[in-house]
Amino acid sequence: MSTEAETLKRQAAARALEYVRSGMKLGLGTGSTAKHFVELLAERVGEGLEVVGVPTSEVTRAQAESLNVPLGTLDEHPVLDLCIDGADEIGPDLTLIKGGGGALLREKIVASAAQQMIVIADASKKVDRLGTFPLPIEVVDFGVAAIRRGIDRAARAAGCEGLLTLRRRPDGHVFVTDQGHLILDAAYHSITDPAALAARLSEVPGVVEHGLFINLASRVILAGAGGVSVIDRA
Ligand SMILES: O=C(CO)[C@H](O)[C@H](O)COP(=O)(O)O
Repeated sequence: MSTEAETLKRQAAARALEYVRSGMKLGLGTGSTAKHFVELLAERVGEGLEVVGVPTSEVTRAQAESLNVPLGTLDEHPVLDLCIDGADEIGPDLTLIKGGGGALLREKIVASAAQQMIVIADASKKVDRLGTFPLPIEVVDFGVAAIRRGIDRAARAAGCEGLLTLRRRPDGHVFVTDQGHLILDAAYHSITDPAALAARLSEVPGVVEHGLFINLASRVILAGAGGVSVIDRA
């Protein structure tokens, strides 16, 4: 990723900090943009801001711990004030594709527990239609061939078709999520009805969660060449 893109992500993260108040319980997202947010949040904590973070992945937990951001669990804080996270694609109505970093399950649980979810991203993430980014689908490690067939059937019923690729780590080993599951990345290219696809996928036995986030993000902060813009869900 270019330095320019990193600068944009940091700008979006910095703007999100303006919505953080002392005393808040915060969901902390996962990914390179969320990483900038946690760094900036840690600076503010060092200056006296009092927050409790609930991380959406072990990677974010390790980062936040190393920067002395106070952390808690969702069991201790089942209602969060705000969740700040990145996204892989941001479509109309602020419907998202998430899970490029493999944390979609915890990200969705944490976002659902928050009174507000703010998405931070560089402007390239905004799309007119979701699906260019392969949709991550988290599945259990049992009967994956059968689960694939179930996903294919469900997707076809929602007007989508595409190759499912088992996610691997850069070293070639199968990618295993923090919850011990696998991820199938679905190359649907064009998702015309995200709500229909989400509903169908949720019915497939063995599918734990999918990366379509619908009605969760209430605000998106986008940083682009022309500056930072804030988009609220209608
Ligand atoms: O969903 C995610 C992780 O599971 C990330 O939010 C998403 O992949 C965006 O990451 P980045 O900020 O690195 O582009």
